[in-house]
Amino acid sequence: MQPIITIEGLTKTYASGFQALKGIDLTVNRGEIFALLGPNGAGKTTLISIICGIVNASSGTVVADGHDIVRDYRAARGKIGLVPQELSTDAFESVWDTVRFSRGLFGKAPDPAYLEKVLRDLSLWDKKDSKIMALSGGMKRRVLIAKALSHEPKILFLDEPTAGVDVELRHDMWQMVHGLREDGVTILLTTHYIEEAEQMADRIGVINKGELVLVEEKATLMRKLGKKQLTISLQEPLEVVPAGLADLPLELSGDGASLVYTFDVQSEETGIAGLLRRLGEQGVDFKDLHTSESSLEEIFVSLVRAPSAQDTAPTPAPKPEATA
Ligand SMILES: Nc1ncnc2c1ncn2[C@@H]1O[C@H](COP(=O)(O)OP(=O)(O)OP(=O)(O)O)[C@@H](O)[C@H]1O
Repeated sequence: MQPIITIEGLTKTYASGFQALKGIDLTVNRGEIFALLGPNGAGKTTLISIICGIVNASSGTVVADGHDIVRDYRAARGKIGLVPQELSTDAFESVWDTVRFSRGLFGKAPDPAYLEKVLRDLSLWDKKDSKIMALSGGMKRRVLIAKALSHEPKILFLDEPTAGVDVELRHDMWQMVHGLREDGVTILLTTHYIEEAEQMADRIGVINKGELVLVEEKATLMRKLGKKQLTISLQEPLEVVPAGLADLPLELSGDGASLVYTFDVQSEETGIAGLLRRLGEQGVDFKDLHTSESSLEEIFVSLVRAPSAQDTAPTPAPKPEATA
C-alpha cells in the first residue's frame, strides 16, 4: 500500500500552553477511507487544521501526496479538499459562484462541466443560482462539500461530516464518500460517532487527549468485536484452571468464582458443547451460564477512559453519543 499522508512526531501546544497533540505518527494510504474517532476535544480538528495549513504545528512533519505541508505549502494544499464543520462565508453568493470561486483560488483553470458534475452528484444542481443564505442547513453542508471538491483534490478531509444532519443527508454523505473513493480520492474523516466509523471506514484510528491510542483495519476491529464471552458461575470456587482444561481459552475470575470462556461468534463451532462436556468430565459443577459481547463502543469507551500518564485527576470521558 502506498502512503498518501505521512505524519511524523506531530505535536501542537497552543499559546495558552495547552498541549492538543502529543506526538502523532500516522500513515494514511492512497485510496482508503480513514476515520479518526475520538471524543470532544481529543485533537481531531487540530490535526486536520495542521495538515491543511490553518494551524501551525509545534513540531513534527506532514507530507501530503509527496509535498511537505510547510516547505511546499501551496502544492500540498492544492491536493487537499477540506469540508469544515461550519460554513462561515459567502452568504450572499450563489452556489455556482461560490464553487467556481473556490476552484479559482487553487489556480485551476475553469471547468464548468466538472463543477456541474459535482453539483449534480450532491443534488445541488437545481440550487445553483440560489443564494447560500437561502439554503437549508443540509443544503449548506452540501455546498461545503462541493467547495471542497471544486479543485479536484486527491485527499478529502471531512470534519464531523454528519454531526447534526438528518438521516437522508447522512445516507447521501456515506454514498458520496464511497463514490469518491471509487474515483481514487483518499478520505480522512473525523467523527465521534462509532456508527459512522463503522459504516464508512476502511481503517479506524482512535484519538484521545492528543494521542493516537489505536489504529486498526475496521475488519480486524470487527473481528475482535465478534468475540463473545461465556461466563460460567461455579458451584465451588477454584484456585486455578484445572490442568485437564488448560488447552481451552479459559480464564478464572479474580475471586475464583467463575470461569470465562472466549469464543468467536463468526466461527461455525463455538465449542460450547465440548466445553460443557469437559467441565462435566473434570467434575466442575456450575450453577449459571451467561454470554456477553464486547462492542466497538465498549472498546472505545475503555480506551478513552484509560487515564493518560499526565493526568493527575482523570475524569471519565463522556460516552460518544452524549457528546453530539
Ligand atoms: N486556539 C486554541 N487555543 C487553545 N486551546 C485550543 C485552541 N483550539 C483548540 N484548543 C483545545 O485543544 C483541544 C483539542 O481541540 P480540537 O478542536 O482539536 O478537538 P476535537 O477532537 O476536534 O474536538 P471536537 O470533537 O469537539 O471538534 C481542546 O481541548 C481545545 O479546547
